[in-house]
Amino acid sequence: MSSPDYAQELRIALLAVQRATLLTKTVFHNNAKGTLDKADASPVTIGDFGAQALIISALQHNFPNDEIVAEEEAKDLRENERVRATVWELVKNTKLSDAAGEKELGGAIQSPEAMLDIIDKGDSKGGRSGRIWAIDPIDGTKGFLRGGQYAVCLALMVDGDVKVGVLGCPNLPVNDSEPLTEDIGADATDAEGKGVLFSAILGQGAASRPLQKGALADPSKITMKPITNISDATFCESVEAGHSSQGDAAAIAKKLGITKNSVRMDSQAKYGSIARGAGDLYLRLPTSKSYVEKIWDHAAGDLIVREAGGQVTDAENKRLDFSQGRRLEVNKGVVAAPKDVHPHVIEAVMSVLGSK
Ligand SMILES: Nc1ncnc2c1ncn2[C@@H]1O[C@H](COP(=O)(O)OS(=O)(=O)O)[C@@H](OP(=O)(O)O)[C@H]1O
Ligand SMILES: [Mg+2]
Ligand SMILES: [Mg+2]
Ligand SMILES: [Mg+2]
Repeated sequence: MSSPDYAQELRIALLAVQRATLLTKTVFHNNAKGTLDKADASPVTIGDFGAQALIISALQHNFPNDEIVAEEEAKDLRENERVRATVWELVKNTKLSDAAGEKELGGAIQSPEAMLDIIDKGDSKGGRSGRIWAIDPIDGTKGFLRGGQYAVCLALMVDGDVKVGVLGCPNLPVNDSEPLTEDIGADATDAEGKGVLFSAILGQGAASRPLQKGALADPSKITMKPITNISDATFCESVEAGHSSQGDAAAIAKKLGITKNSVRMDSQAKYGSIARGAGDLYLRLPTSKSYVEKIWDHAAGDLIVREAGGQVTDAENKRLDFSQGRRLEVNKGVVAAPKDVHPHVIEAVMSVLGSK
């Protein structure tokens, strides 16, 4: 099934992300997060596995012919009965409170074995042709573990171009005009309500709405904040120093005359925050290690920021190219800013990185 205006794709993506965030919230508010170390030494939790299972199940029900690129695989769950059982409990018990919405997503997964097979359906190689969904079931798993920001991320690419993007950010304020903070605040989060869903369709603008337990809330249009003086800008960057060169970001900020401290937050919550004008710039500068970014870490955020009036490129001013497979093979870093100031920011980025 498909629609030329992507309205149905957006609706299913919003409901699927909303349902998956309910599962992640349950885990976030539990002490035991069932953390395992992956082969690359990064963490994965029962929340990541469970959210991926629920999202893929919803996509398969609605768009059975589409391909899926998802971050996680079921291998570790197949080998660990205890963790598998915990994920299954979560998946089995997570439902939208709205019966019609739950039905639209295809309802419950039938068995633990079916759940493992569903998780492994996210193994597409990606690429430049056809309809491919990109899923990051929990982006910012380290933030999720330390009680910070995280995001449930879903995007649809068609022939390598992102058409639909959704970000569920359970620990960001619902209010688009609330100022950015690094701490999520004692009352910013709960196991059910709160949090925000960002979304965009290519050519149709970007929106936010409160995350709910059941039916979708009404959307509000979001736009980036106009910047009259770049030195007043607030920039967002990663928490993990290994993910982005914070020394380079500081030098670039200095060059732009920015004196405010950066706001460090995990996950694509950074893209959502600048898209609604709570921050202005997102700098993710290549580190010395030869890390290649993954498409699921950027696809939804890239579209949401561009549809809110921004420009997103890499550090060499190239648009992010999602047609290269599971990774952004031809890009280095990310520079996101309102469209009119982006050239100015890139100039500073190139001057600082070029002089190294
Ligand atoms: N070395 C290195 N360099 C750059 N990026 C890396 C690196 N290692 C991991 N990752 C990816 O970073 C994703 C989280 O990005 P964040 O911006 O949230 O980072 S941070 O936690 O705020 O520092 C994180 O996404 P999740 O695994 O979904 O959490 C990783 O895909
Ligand atoms: Mg990620
Ligand atoms: Mg992840
Ligand atoms: Mg990860």
